[in-house]
Amino acid sequence: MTVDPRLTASSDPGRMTSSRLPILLALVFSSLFPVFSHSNREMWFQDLFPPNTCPINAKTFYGIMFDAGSTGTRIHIYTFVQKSPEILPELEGEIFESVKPGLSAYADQPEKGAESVKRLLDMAIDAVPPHLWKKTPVVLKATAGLRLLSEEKAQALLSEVKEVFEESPFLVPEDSVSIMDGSYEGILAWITVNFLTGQLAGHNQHTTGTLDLGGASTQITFLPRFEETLKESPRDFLTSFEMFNSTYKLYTHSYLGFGLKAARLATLGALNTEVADGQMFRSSCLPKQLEAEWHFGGVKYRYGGNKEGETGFKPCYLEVLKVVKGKLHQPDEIRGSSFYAFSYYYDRAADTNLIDYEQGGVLEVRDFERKAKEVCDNMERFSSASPFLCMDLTYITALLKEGFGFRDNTLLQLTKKVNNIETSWTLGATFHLLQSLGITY
Ligand SMILES: Nc1ncnc2c1ncn2[C@@H]1O[C@H](COP(=O)(O)OP(=O)(O)O)[C@@H](O)[C@H]1O
Ligand SMILES: [Ca+2]
Repeated sequence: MTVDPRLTASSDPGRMTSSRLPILLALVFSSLFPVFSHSNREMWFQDLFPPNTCPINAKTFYGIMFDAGSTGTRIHIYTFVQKSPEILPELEGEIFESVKPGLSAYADQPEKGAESVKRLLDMAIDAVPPHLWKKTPVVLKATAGLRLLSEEKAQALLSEVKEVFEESPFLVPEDSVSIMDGSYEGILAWITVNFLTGQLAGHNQHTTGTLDLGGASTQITFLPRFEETLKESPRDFLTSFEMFNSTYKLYTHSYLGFGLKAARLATLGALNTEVADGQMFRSSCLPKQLEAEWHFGGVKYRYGGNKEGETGFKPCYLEVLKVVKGKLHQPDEIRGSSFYAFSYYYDRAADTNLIDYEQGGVLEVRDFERKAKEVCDNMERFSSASPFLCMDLTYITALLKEGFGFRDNTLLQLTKKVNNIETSWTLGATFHLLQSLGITY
């Protein structure tokens, strides 16, 4: 796999999951980590254990990945188990925790931002046995929140985090704290999902495309089946990497400023503008009488409903349309395919009972539109929910239909976990991290 070494990690607080995916992961590892190939096995092995001291009992290894997202920081502590030297390792489980807000909210207090990372890292101190601390790599990858900050503020945050890492007992690789390139966010999430669903293990692959809707950016990634898609796509939307002795040419793009929260600001006309003191941003997507304040990316915004004017789905859709229409590339072949969708696609579908919060579910694009109409045309009925619910659902509808060009009946598989592992780019990033360090557990 030729993935850039800039990839990093994620975090979120509070629960432990555990699952075994031995066959699949054995395959995954064998192709991700060429050191496992037969001819290299001896070398790999000697690095870890001196001759004649190979363990008879199972060995456990860890990888720590932080996801510094725009709305929160999350830690994923992955556990890998190797039962015997001859058998490839298994992904045993994941410990996952998160804190809010994200690092970008500490743009002017980088030390406080780093403190939030430290609190999560302390969990890893409890989770990883002391004798393995030094062999356990810790990495943080920041996404769109930091991409939107000035270089100076982003760097100040990253260097404070690096200090926290250096003071920890874990293995701190070079470039362990960085801003991840958006295209890797898409690729790594695609790797995670298609690994976990077993689609990369055999030759009859039916890989699934992935849609991630973050706070500040959104990604679309799929494996094109048609020559036209390769020909018609902008060159920087296509990335090659090798896996399972195959070269995958993926279509992937990260749209900065098109995450759900950035889209709220864009709809309000407040994205990338100097906000004057006391300035009020109004929208037909908000409850008429609403007037409130909102903090995002370290900036305070005042927003409210159209007191005198129109509200409801129709005017709201027109407002939102201005944000997406003509701004995204529309590959023809995705119109009829089904996609895995997560992050805010999942959260908003669960908030409005389109899917079960724990189980997820399958939806059609038109289900989001139906729900958007229901919420926007009856805002008083949904007044206990977020005031942005109408705007969010309308944006998701417009993004899918007018942005990416999906059909009304395109199927979306909304999933938080597969086999009890979070469907996050962090697992793909951890595979890459272990590979790049030559830690081939
Ligand atoms: N590990 C995770 N598992 C499930 N949902 C996640 C995870 N990480 C982020 N999310 C979801 O991502 C969305 C927020 O995106 P975020 O990552 O903060 O922004 P961005 O990707 O734009 O930096 C929310 O819907 C949140 O629930
Ligand atoms: Ca994210």
